[in-house]
Amino acid sequence: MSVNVLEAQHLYFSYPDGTIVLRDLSVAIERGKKTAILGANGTGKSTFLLHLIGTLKPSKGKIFFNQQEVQYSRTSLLALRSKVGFVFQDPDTQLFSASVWQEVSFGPLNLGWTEEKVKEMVTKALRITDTTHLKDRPTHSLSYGQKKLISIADVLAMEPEVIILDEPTASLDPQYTIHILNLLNEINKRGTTVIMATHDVDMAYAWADSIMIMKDGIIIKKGNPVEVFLDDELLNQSSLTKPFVLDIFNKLQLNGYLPEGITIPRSRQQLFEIIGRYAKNSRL
Ligand SMILES: Nc1ncnc2c1ncn2[C@@H]1O[C@H](COP(=O)(O)OP(=O)(O)OP(=O)(O)O)[C@@H](O)[C@H]1O
Repeated sequence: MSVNVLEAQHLYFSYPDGTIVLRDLSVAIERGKKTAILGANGTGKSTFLLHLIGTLKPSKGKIFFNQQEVQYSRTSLLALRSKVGFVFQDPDTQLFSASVWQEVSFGPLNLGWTEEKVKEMVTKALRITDTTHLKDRPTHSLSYGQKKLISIADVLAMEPEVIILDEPTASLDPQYTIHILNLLNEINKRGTTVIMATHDVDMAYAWADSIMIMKDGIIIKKGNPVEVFLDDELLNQSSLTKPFVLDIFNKLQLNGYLPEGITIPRSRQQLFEIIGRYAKNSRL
């Protein structure tokens, strides 16, 4: 099986009002990885992600899922969306059923699964997202963070190969952010490819295996987080800042407090351990 689960080839897209968004965008997304897409407001991240689930159809160009070109008939799209789940930025765009249980059952029921299988998958999705206690609640009564978790449960209940999230941690408090990121890591460990658009450079740097930078409707860079975020010119032209951990590490190295050639930290904890190690040595 190919390493790429999704691929976009030469995508062009304009909205009906004439706004040109995608301009010859080509990129491949690797299976089993955690990919973060970053870029300035309005650069086309959401528009691109909506192409990956066939909600938007390119004016020109092709999308491939598991090497098969995406088709736009009702049945093909239903099949695609059972394999590639999408979590909208605003949960109110996604949730429409009266109760949480009904909401999470909707996707699996739509796929024609037996009542028994639907029950099993909904139970599992609520357990994984830690929301079983909310199953009888009306969706409209949930807090924003709870709605976000139910939006993820919605998608998980169909056991997708890929889960795409548009700014999953925007407007969440730090606890909920950690909860959602742990959940996404757990889902990824079970073999699901996770793709997200985000503005949070610190989170993306620590979380992702692969970073894609989008500018003016194309992906201008794809690479591992260290490689991407060490490129100051790229960050400048994409209106992005350097992640805190990498910035401090860089400055400590430039000022001679840390030697060259040591492993670059990805988290605050790793940075703390490096500083601790060299601070201790310098006292000797
Ligand atoms: N339905 C629409 N009709 C017309 N223009 C649209 C529509 N949706 C988005 N756009 C425009 O397309 C461009 C790209 O928007 P998009 O939401 O894809 O960017 P984004 O990178 O996700 O932005 P943000 O980070 O602010 O969410 C913007 O200029 C936006 O105004």
